[in-house]
Amino acid sequence: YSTPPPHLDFRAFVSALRSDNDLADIDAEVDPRLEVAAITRRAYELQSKAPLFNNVKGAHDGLFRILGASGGLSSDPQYPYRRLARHVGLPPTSSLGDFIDTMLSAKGKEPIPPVHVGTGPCKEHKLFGDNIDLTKLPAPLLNKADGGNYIQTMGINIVQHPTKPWVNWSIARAMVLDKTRLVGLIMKPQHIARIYEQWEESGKDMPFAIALGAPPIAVMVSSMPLPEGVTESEYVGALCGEPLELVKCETNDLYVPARSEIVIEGTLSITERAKEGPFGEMHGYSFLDEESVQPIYNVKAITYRGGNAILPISVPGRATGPDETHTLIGTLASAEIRQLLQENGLPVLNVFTPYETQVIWAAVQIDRKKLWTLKTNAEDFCRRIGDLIFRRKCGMQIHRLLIVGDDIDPFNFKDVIWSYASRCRPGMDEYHFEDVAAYGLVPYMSHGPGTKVTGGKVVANCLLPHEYNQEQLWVTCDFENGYPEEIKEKVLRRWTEFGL
Ligand SMILES: Cc1cc2c3c(c1C)C(C)(C)C[C@H]1C[C@@H](c4ccccc4)[C@]4(C(=O)NC(=O)N=C4N2C[C@H](O)[C@H](O)[C@H](O)COP(=O)(O)O)N31
Ligand SMILES: [K+]
Ligand SMILES: [Mn+2]
Repeated sequence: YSTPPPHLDFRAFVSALRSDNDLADIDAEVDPRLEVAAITRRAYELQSKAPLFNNVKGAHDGLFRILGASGGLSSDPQYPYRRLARHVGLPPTSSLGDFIDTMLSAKGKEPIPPVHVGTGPCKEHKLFGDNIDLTKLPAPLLNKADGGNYIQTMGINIVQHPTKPWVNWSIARAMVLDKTRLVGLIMKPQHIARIYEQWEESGKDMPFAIALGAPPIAVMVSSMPLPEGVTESEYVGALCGEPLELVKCETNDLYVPARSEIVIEGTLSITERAKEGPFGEMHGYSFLDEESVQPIYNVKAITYRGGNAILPISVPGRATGPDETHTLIGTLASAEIRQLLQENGLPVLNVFTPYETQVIWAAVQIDRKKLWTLKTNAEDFCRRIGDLIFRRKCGMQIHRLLIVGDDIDPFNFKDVIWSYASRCRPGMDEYHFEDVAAYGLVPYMSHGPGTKVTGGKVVANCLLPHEYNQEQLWVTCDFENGYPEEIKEKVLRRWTEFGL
């Protein structure tokens, strides 16, 4: 059969990175205990090629190779987003704006349900019963403070609502507990937690599947906070214009992408729990006193692709070079926030969570001419935006919104911080929200001075009062805006002649 495109087949995605010269094949033996993760973390921070560890110490019977930084910024300084573009079939020259536009392009389109096929690459090898020993797999230790080996950081957690036709795909971390069990974070208001609660009420353990090395576009949609009740695989179909091919699990009625590298399936217990974490998380901290007790995943089968299956991993941390918890979670929450604001008639051009703010802030770019027609003011406008975003799940992990004008590029942090620093008056231009759900993993919430699960949110108005009803009363003093076109053209034409 012909090889599918990179966004539909993880192995083709890896080959595409290799042909993009954006992959490093590491054939030397590397230790999954910290060494793999340290190399991956440094690869994010230096924006180097994605490391493919072809010779992981302790790998056996085709389990497994490891790919780090699948969603990191690419090593090509001119096109840093080409690795993200490869996930969704966009040209390598695409911008973050193109990526967000693409992820929203299926909104309003008819969902395209997946098709069920008899078998696929993920069925080439199967382990059951005593052949399952998770402690014998080279599951990586990602940070010296981690409480376990996190085998699940880039797979798709597949769960189905017990009574409604809703199959949710998301990414939720899980670490190896013992021979046949994992333990992982199940955190409200995430959909996996909402659906888990329904199983608790039904009194039955929740069937699960974790599809690792799944089609890259499916990983993207799994990381996207689509509305409650939306079956992610149908949104993937609408994005691609064709149904995704799924195969049935061996031990339950869930379906997984046929082309996945590794599938772990079983039931998530509604009674058994265990200590989970600490885990080096997306804000760059691993709190040593993290007392997370989470549900236990009982593993009933592992199936995997031949040719040495590849386990993708994410090593979250400081976004000095962003990792997938910034490039996926931040960017895809930005997409849903933009969608929500535009659907509610707000004059929003784009939204983005700057990596320099560890994707805890989001810049909301306003079309100022349209803003004038609302005949509004900073307080009403900012409160309206805060009420919309901070009371919805897609805004859960954002604690500061910056309302900026269309002269500001939300994807350029220097623009964003210039407008925040110079136009947002302390004590008058920030509107606080203490009665909204907080993102509990943000350090000033989990280990801060105040409440832990509510509040700590703010909307910062970065527009001067007159921008709400007229043209800006200033000339911006930079090369782009401070000089007439003919001067700029002359300067650019003679730049090399000046030897500058
Ligand atoms: C891309 C990505 C997303 C992640 C995560 C990770 C990576 C790489 C790792 C590395 C494992 C770190 C933790 C970080 C951790 C986390 C927890 C809460 C909020 C944000 C992150 C969590 C997680 O462990 N639990 C959780 O519930 N959601 C996570 N998301 C966000 C969700 O995938 C995202 O929110 C989706 O939209 C969910 O789908 P849904 O809308 O519910 O259908 N992980
Ligand atoms: K999702
Ligand atoms: Mn969902």
